Amino acid sequence: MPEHGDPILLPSSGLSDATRRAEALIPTPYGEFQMIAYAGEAEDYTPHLALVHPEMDPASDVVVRLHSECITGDLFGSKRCDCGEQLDRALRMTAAAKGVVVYLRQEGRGIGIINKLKAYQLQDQGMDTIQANLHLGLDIDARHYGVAQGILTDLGISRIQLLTNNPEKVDSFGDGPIRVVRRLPIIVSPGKENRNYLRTKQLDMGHWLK
Ligand SMILES: Nc1nc2c(ncn2[C@@H]2O[C@H](COP(=O)(O)OP(=O)(O)OP(=O)(O)O)[C@@H](O)[C@H]2O)c(=O)[nH]1
Ligand SMILES: [Zn+2]
Repeated sequence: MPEHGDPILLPSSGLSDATRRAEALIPTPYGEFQMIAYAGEAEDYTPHLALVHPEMDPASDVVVRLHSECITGDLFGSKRCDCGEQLDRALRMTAAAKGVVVYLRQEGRGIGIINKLKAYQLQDQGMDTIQANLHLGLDIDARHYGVAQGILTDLGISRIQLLTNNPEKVDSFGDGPIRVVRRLPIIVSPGKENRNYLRTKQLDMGHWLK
């Protein structure tokens, strides 16, 4: 089990002074996870969260999910996207494999919930998820994953099996301290509400989806 460490430096994250701020054991329907909150000293409301299986072995090829916040899908079960189902599957898989879910506070691919709701409104008028962000003058994807690498390093992890369909998440590890030894797909079957969203991810964002 990781121990409460000294302040750590997290590279290129927007949270350069993020530290372990608090942690506790959380019993969930999937099993127990140690929840560790990482944030800068002045940040109390949106810490990144690591959910670590109590028997996670940092010397193994740890099964890891980097999950970006989606309050609509993760919390309220919105069917506009695949996030809620992916989180459910990720928690199930990491519970079984003694792995880690890193819950990154990058709502709406980093544009925040207010902008995401505005983007949804534009999507209801016919735009796709990319066009809507651009129409609002925002990045298609404003996420950075340096903070996730810092968190995994803090947990003593150096080799991971990454649960994702997103090539950018794999590429973000580059030549850094964490090696992605395997990619594990995490594919949700499309429904009528998220079909277009998934098609844009596949065709325009290069996600590995069938
Ligand atoms: N801007 C915007 N963000 C969205 C939309 N739908 C979902 N999101 C956000 O997209 C992000 C999805 O994150 P993840 O599930 O971690 O990652 P991913 O890029 O889909 O890649 P995977 O690892 O393959 O799941 C979340 O932050 C959602 O809030 C949308 O229509 N517009
Ligand atoms: Zn979502």
